[in-house]
Amino acid sequence: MDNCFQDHGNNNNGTAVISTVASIAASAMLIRTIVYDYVPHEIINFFNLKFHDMKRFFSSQLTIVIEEFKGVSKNQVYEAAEVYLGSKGTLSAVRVKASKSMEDKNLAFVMDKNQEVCDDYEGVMVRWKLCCEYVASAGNKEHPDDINASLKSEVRSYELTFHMKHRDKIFNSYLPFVLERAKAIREGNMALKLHTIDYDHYWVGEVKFCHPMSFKTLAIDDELKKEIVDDLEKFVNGKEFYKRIGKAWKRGYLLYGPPGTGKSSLIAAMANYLNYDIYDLDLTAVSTNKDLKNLILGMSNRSILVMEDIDCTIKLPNREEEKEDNNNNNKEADKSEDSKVTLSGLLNAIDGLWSCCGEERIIVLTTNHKEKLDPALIRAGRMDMHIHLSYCTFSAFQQLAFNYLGISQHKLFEEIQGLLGKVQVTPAEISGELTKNINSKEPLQELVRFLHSKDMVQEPQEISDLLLFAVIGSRLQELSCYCL
Ligand SMILES: Nc1ncnc2c1ncn2[C@@H]1O[C@H](COP(=O)(O)OP(=O)(O)OP(=O)(O)O)[C@@H](O)[C@H]1O
Ligand SMILES: [Mg+2]
Repeated sequence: MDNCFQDHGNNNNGTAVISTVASIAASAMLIRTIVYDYVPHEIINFFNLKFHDMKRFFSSQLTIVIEEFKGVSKNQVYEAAEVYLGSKGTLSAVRVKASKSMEDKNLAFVMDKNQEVCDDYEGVMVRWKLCCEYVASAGNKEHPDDINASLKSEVRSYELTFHMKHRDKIFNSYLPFVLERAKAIREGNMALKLHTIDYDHYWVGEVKFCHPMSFKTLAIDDELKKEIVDDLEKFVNGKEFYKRIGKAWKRGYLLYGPPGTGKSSLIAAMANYLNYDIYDLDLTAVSTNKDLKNLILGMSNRSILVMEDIDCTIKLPNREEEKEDNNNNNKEADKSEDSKVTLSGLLNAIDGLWSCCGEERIIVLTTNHKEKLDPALIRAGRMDMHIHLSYCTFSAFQQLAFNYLGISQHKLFEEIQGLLGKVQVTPAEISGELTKNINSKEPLQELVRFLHSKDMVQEPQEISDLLLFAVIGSRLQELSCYCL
């Protein structure tokens, strides 16, 4: 009985509390309506402002609001935050949106509305929130709550909240970092492009560059491969270093070696590794130094300028000849300076002052005949690394066997290793053979046969060389006898 009474008493108390809360809420609503209806807006705004000031006085947090639009154009900070947080959001937000266009290489993620993501920047914790508000569009003032009426009435902004004491760090360091990271993410996600020049000497095409060669599949000696990759890594991470030593942030590579040893393949692997666009410059299509200068100025950062077969694309008068020209007839020389691409023009293009207008640029020259090039063109500082790509070694062959046949070991490897020590064969030839015999039962046996046949062709050459030496030797002996 007692319990029964007690329960009854509890129920009564509960009901009383609920009705009190309800009446307080109703009164508050009533007061709010009266205030908003009868008190002038200026006075309400004044008190709102004072209230916010008080809140700020007692709060240790600071919030930056980054709106989607700045006037009619998109706010770049908002766009950068969207990209940057997309990559973070996949880790910590509960809802993210995924998208991919035809041009994108990877999926792109964007935080969904009203989601929060925390970020740790050098030990400083910040909180990002994507806020969405629906405001009545011009033609929809009467039904401000009807959110389906127009999608344009959605107003988005990011709120970035952090402790006040980190204010300077966030403004001066974190936000610029977000902008830069977003740029790198965007560039990394975009498909690479191959730029070529048209008849008017402008970069055109922007053809999608989708060469599948990578450092994984490139068949060159492991040590050389590692050296190249390390050099590229040092270069891309060297922004501060280049600034400190006062050098333009660019690097030149000279690739030389016989045809079919992988010079163009290495360029493709570099572009894919760095995510850089390629600017393929055919010097025969450029008529003047001025055009060359404009083309270089028209390149974007984070790109590779390629000049293939530099020794034969154009007959570059060397600097001595140029000087002679100048001495003979200064005026004529000045005119010719403007009317054709000269070696000095090219050297200026590579490291003259105006080539420093961009950053993070790589220049690659390729040639089959390094000895034909003017030393000024390939000196240290212009072509920082000279890479010799030569005939197929056994380790390069192993890579090709893995690429084409998916094997890392075989009973014929030993014989092939011996043959590769004797025969000059290019990776292109080996690739050709393996492609040809890919469906045969014994593709490596076919390759061994091919290498033997090459050995037979190359041996007579060596024999004829020996015979020549023997003939010269016996003639010399005859001559010495004659003299005596
Ligand atoms: N080192 C290599 N690794 C993998 N494949 C290679 C290599 N070298 C050549 N190949 C194969 O041979 C083909 C031709 O090679 P590539 O065009 O890179 O040679 P190259 O040195 O640029 O020749 P060229 O001097 O004639 O321009 C490539 O498409 C590739 O299939
Ligand atoms: Mg090539």
